[in-house]
Formats: sequence, C-alpha cells, structure tokens
Amino acid sequence: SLLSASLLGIKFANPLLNASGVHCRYTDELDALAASAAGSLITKSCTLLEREGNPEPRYAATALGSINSMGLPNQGYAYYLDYARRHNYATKPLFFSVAGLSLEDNLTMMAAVRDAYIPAIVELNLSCPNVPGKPQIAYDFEAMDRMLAAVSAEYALPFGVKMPPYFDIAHFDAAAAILNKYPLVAFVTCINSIGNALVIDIENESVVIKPKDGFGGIGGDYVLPTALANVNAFYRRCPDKQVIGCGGVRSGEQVFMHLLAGASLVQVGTALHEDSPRIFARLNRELSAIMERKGYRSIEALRGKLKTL
Ligand SMILES: C=Cc1c(C(=O)O)[nH]c(=O)[nH]c1=O
Repeated sequence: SLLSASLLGIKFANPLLNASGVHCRYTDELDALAASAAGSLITKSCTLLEREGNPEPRYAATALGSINSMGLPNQGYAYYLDYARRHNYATKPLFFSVAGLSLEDNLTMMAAVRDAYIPAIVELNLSCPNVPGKPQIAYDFEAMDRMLAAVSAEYALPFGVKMPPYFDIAHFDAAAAILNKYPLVAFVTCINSIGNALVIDIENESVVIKPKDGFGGIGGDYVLPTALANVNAFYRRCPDKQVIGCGGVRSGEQVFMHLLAGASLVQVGTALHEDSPRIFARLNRELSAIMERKGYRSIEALRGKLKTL
C-alpha cells in the first residue's frame, strides 16, 4: 500500500515506530505501541541487570523539544527477551534495543536474543549520553571498531546500530568507514539525542533536570536539521546498509523529510512522549496526504530523492 516499507527484507505496514527509550520501558507501554497505528515498535535499551536510572527530575519538555538524563533505567534484558518471545510478529515487527555497560554484557544479551530464535531485530545502542563515567562508544572510534568486530563475530546475524549525531564531515567519513567494515551491520539509526545540552529556567534561575548538573540529551525541534544531516550523510556513505531516521519528527512533514534524506523507517521520540501512541495514526494520515498531494504512490518512489541545488 501507499505507506509500505521494508527493512532487512521484512515488510512494514508503514515506516513509523517509537524511538527506543520512549513509551517502551514496561510491557503495558509496549502493548499500547503494538496496538497503535505504528508500523513496528522497539524496546527500551536494556542492560544485563535491572537499573533504576538517575535521580528525578530526569526528563523535561520545553517549547522546542526535550532534555533527558534518564540514566538507562530498564527492567533488565530478560524482561524484554520475555516480551520479545511473546510478541506476535504476524501483527508487526519488533526491534530489541541493547545498551550493555560492557562489551561482554552486549555479547551475552545479543547471544540470548540469537539463541531465542525469534525474528526480533536488534538495534545496538552505541550512543547513550547519560551514564556517568561511561563516554559514549560511538565517539570513540577505536572502541566502536572493537565492539562491532566482537559483536559481529558473536551475534553472527544482521543487526543495526543507534548512532549519536556527528557534526563534522571528517567524523561522518570516519564513522561510516568503520560501519562499512561490518556487513552484518545492516542498518544505521540516526540520531540519538544531542548529548549534554543545558536547559535553563529563568524564573527559578535553575537547570530543569537533576542529574549531571542539568546536562542532558536534547530531542525535538532542536535536533531536526542535525538528524536529517546524519540520516543523509550515512545514506550517502553506506550504500549497502539501510538508514532509520530519528529526531525532530512531530508531523507528516518531518517524516517526509527523513524519507527524502534516505530513511527506510522513521522513529518518533519527544513528540510521542508529549502526546500518546495515537500520534502514529495522525502521522500516517499526514504523510499519506503529502504523498498524495505530490503524486507519490509509494515510499520507495521518494526515498533518498533529496535534490541538491
Ligand atoms: C540508552 C540510554 C539513553 C538515554 C538514557 O537512558 O538516559 N537517553 C537518551 O536520550 N538516549 C539514550 O540512548
């Protein structure tokens, strides 16, 4: 149909899903996504053991988006693996997000997913900006190379990576060169939040979240141009991989932009957090209206067709 999409040869009714971390920590949240108009869903990035995460307040919405320093609160990987075993894949695909605190933890968790023989798609999070003392892997190119070599060897199935934003062409080049060494890295999700921003409330003359003196990852309108640039940068540099867009989506127009930039699927974070899973029905309607107005009969007809001047 008009909004059909595909990734790893798997069919999706539409390209939309949640960004990992939003509306996906608990099974009731995941069930609501499974019952929504989203084409698929992804679990909260998980660690080996359950984590409470950082002290609250750790999320705040602003006029232009959001800031968070959640600290990777999650129920531990066994909880999400149990959910992934029970999911009905005939209704819609499920992604499984992994953010281990060590290479060993990532290997253990991904081996468990592999050995469960379920069609869950793994998105390895290389970009969590909010675990104090843990610099994010994707900003350490040697660490990322070692991680992908070990994970590829162990998991031995196609998987994806969740990347932070880069802001320098040389960094796009270097990161893509590493990803292109690993054919099992079948997709690249761009972007995670822009790390370590600072939102100030002038009434209270204070920061708005408690962890890290108020420093946290931002999402929403703030990040849209950076998200689109990262989607297109990796789309151009990784012709043998697919790209999932994430960042700044709150209407059909931004979904259309991500698709033009080369995205195969599009994740929604801040706008989903501030609304509800009902947002997916609206986004599908708005995207359909734009495509019909422009005469597109499929997403493939417009995907990656961004014009330069
Ligand atoms: C997995 C941890 C992440 C978190 C978090 O749990 O603090 N927040 C983000 O914006 N991105 C993440 O990847």
